[in-house]
Amino acid sequence: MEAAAGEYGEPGNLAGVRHIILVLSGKGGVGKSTISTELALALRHQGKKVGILDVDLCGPSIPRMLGSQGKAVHQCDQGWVPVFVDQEQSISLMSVGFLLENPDEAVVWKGPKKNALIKQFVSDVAWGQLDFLVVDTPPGTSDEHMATMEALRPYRPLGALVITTPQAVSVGDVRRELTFCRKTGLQVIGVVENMSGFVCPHCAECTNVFSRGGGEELAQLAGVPFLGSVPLDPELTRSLEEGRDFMQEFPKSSAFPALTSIAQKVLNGIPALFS
Ligand SMILES: Nc1ncnc2c1ncn2[C@@H]1O[C@H](COP(=O)(O)OP(=O)(O)OP(=O)(O)O)[C@@H](O)[C@H]1O
Ligand code: SF4
Repeated sequence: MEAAAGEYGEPGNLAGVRHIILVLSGKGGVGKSTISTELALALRHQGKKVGILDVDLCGPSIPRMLGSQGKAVHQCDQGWVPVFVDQEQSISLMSVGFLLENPDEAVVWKGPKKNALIKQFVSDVAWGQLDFLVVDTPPGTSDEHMATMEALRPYRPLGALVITTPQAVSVGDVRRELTFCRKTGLQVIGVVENMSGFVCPHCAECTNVFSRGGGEELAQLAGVPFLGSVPLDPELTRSLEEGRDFMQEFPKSSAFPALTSIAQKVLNGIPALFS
C-alpha cells in the first residue's frame, strides 16, 4: 500500500527509513528475537542498511545475540544515536538493554511508562538512512504492540512477519496474532515456522522433534504467504549465545539456507506489499 500524498505525517527521525517490519509471535520463546537478528544479518549481507528496534522491554535479548551487550547509546541533536553492531555501520540497534545499568535487571515498569519509552524510541532515535527497520516486539498482542503501532503508523506503512513453532498450541496463538494484524491493518509479509525439525549433522536426516507443517497450514488458511521453515540448529544457538554473525560464519549449517531464503522472500515481497 503506497502512502497517498499527505497520508503520513512528517517522519522526523524516520525520514531516511524506507521499510518497517514488525516481527510478531503469539507465544514467548518461539524465536522472534532470533529471526529478527538473523533477518537483519541476512539483509545486511545482501547489501542493505538495517536498523533493529528492540521493543521487547521485559526481555531485551538482541544486544546479546549481536554481541553488543554493554555498549552505550549516545545523545546527539536529533536524540539517541543507536549502537552500531559492525564496523561498516550497516546494522544499528536500539534496545532498552542499553539503558539499564545492569543487563540482567528486569524492567518492571507499568504500562504508561513502557508506552512512553516506546514512543520515545520511535521519535528520538537518529536512525539515519536505512533500507529496513526491523522491530522486535514482545510476545502476544499487548499494550506495547498498540503503542508501537500507534507511534510508527503515522509515518510509514507497516509490514508484519509472524513467527510460529510447529505445535498446535503455538499455531493457535499465531492465529490470534493474524487476526490482530487484520484488525489493526498491518500488512502480513508472511509466516515463518521456527524450530521445525532437527537435521542430523551426520546423515542429514530431518527428525520432526515437535511436528511439522502447522505454520504452512495456518498461512494457507489465513491467505498469507508462507516464507519457510527454520530447523532447530545447535550452531545457530551457539552463535546467538556468543554474539557471532551466523550468516557470515556458518554457511554450511542446517538453518542457513532457510534463513537466507526467508530474507530473500522478504526482499521480493516488500515492493508488492507496499505498491
Ligand atoms: N532455529 C533455532 N535453532 C536453535 N535454537 C534456536 C532456534 N530458534 C531459537 N533458538 C533459541 O531459542 C531461544 C529462544 O529464542 P528467542 O529468544 O529468539 O525467542 P523469542 O520468541 O524472542 O523469546 P521471548 O518471548 O523471550 O521474546 C534462544 O536461546 C535461541 O537461541
Ligand atoms: S539421524 Fe542417523 S546419523 Fe543422525 S543421529 Fe540419528 S541415526 Fe545417527
